[in-house]
Amino acid sequence: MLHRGGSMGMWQRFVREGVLDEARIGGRIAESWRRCRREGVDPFGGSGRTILSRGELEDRRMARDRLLRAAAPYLEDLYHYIEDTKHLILLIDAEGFVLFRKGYREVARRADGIQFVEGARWTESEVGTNAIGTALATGEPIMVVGAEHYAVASHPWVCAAAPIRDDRGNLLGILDVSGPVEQAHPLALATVTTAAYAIERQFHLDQHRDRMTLLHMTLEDASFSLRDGLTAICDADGSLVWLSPALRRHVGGESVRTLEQLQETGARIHVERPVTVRDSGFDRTLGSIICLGSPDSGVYRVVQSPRPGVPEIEFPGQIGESAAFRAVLRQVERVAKTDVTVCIEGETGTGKELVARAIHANSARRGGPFVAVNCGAIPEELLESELFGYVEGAFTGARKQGYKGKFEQAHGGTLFLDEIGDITPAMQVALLRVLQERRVTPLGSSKEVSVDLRVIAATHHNLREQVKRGRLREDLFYRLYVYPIRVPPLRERKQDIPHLVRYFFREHNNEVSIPHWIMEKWMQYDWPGNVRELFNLLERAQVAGPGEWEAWLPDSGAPGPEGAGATGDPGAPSSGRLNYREQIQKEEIMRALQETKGNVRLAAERLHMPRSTLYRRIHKFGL
Ligand SMILES: Nc1ncnc2c1ncn2[C@@H]1O[C@H](COP(=O)(O)OP(=O)(O)OP(=O)(O)O)[C@@H](O)[C@H]1O
Repeated sequence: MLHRGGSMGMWQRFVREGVLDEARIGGRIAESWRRCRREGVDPFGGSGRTILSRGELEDRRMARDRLLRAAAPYLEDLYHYIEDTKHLILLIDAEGFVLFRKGYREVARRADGIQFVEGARWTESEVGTNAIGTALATGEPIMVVGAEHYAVASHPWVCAAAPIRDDRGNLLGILDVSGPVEQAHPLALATVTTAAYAIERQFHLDQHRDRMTLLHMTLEDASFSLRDGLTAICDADGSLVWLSPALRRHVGGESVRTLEQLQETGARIHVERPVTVRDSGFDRTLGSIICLGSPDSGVYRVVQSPRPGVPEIEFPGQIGESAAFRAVLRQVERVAKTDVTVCIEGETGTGKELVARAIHANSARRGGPFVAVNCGAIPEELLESELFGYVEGAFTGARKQGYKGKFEQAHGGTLFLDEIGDITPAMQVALLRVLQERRVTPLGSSKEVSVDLRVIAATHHNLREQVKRGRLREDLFYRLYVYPIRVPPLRERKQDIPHLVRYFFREHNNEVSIPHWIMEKWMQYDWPGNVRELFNLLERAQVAGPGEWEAWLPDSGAPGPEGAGATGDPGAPSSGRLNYREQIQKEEIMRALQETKGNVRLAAERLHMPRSTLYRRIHKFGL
């Protein structure tokens, strides 16, 4: 038991009168109290105020993946070591956000009470003097006991924290052990400092290994222009791993070890290409190839070497490097192991169907069918028979042998209900029944059929809003919204654009060197039609070919060279021979154009499709 800490009396005096007995309190604590007072921290508060949402926390963890991986075994060890001491172990990032918390359940409950939770920001300015915040502010290990904390919410606590740094001395985060003040132990600070040091060593080793992998992969796989040009390889932390001989000469033998130092020499960096490795299913950026000189001076073949080890997810598309999309795949990985209903939200063209397919392909139902239904594209009067099927003679015009509805077709597999936000009230009732009872009655039949399937729904609407507006039944919402996944729009993950472009050309067995200025334009553009719009543009631009760069620019408002056959609709029939789906598309477009008095921009918005697609379809249907 440790007897230390500012007495309540001293704290009260400081809070009321600003008077401090320097002889009775540690210098660091005294400085911290003054900082808190200057910053107007509420001494009578102290609960966590800034707390990240689940998604934000996931993104943050993903961005600090290397720290978490280096720390994981030590956190586990430390946990076993202190398991009986009624403490919590926490890992905090350099901005003060709690990334990880584990420990004694009763103490965790008390921590919850003051919002000392994963995702909370635990800095001095948020919650007053505390070991984490003060270690962040001073960069030194520290222990804070009882009333040494500046805010009352932490007075019942003791905490010891130590910083973790990278091999250049930059702060990566803080390791902390916290518990009830009665459990204070003099060795806590030594323990936490030793563990932080061990994590630091592990982090340095990983950093070194990644640099070596990066160097090896890049030099082995990049074209030789890399060696001849003004080029360098830099790791994800901005350290230069390799400089070409020409670049070495260019900087005049100055010792440049970081990207910033290189920039300080006056060199302008024109091209940055990420180098990624596949690591347990996710593309991880190890660093970039950077190139100085003319933007078009070199095109490098950048590799995506599969690392040994089987990826846990095989996603039927391009993963990219954004934390936002990887977070989606983490959710896919998690939910694929279960049979719960999934609701995928996202703008048109973001890849919702691909995500649904990935869930199916990674689930126990992968051997069964994946049946997709676009609820928005089937006319109301046909949706029921499409979904439920019918028996012979159910209605005039019914097929002779009857029709097995989508529910039955998906038996044993997954039913993907796209555009679920667009179904009619009558269909909502029918769907609710099936979801509850897992039985369907085909039209014209009196016999119920059991169906064993997983439902994945998708929508570009905000379903909660649809409920509020009375367009979606609340009971159906709760049936569908069991596990929501939001697929982010492309503008929120622009770093994926180069990867998607590469993917597109790989799929088309084509290799086009994109000039830097075109890539810049793509990065500046907002892509309202998301990945679909990007792929449509590439499809169109491929026809124009390299050199005709105007055709490679995003939607200029002009229809461009988009004819049937040159777009994503190979073999599209002329307007005279339309199939059922196309007939519906045509009618929807005509209606939207009539309602908007021929305004293509408004009609495209109403139809939730990129303007370029609408132009293409207008052309195709001869409207
Ligand atoms: N990550 C990705 N990798 C490869 N292709 C992708 C990716 N994301 C989307 N696409 C492509 O973009 C197009 C649109 O994707 P998809 O149909 O899955 O989107 P969606 O969100 O379901 O669209 P909508 O809401 O309009 O139905 C498809 O051609 C798909 O293959």
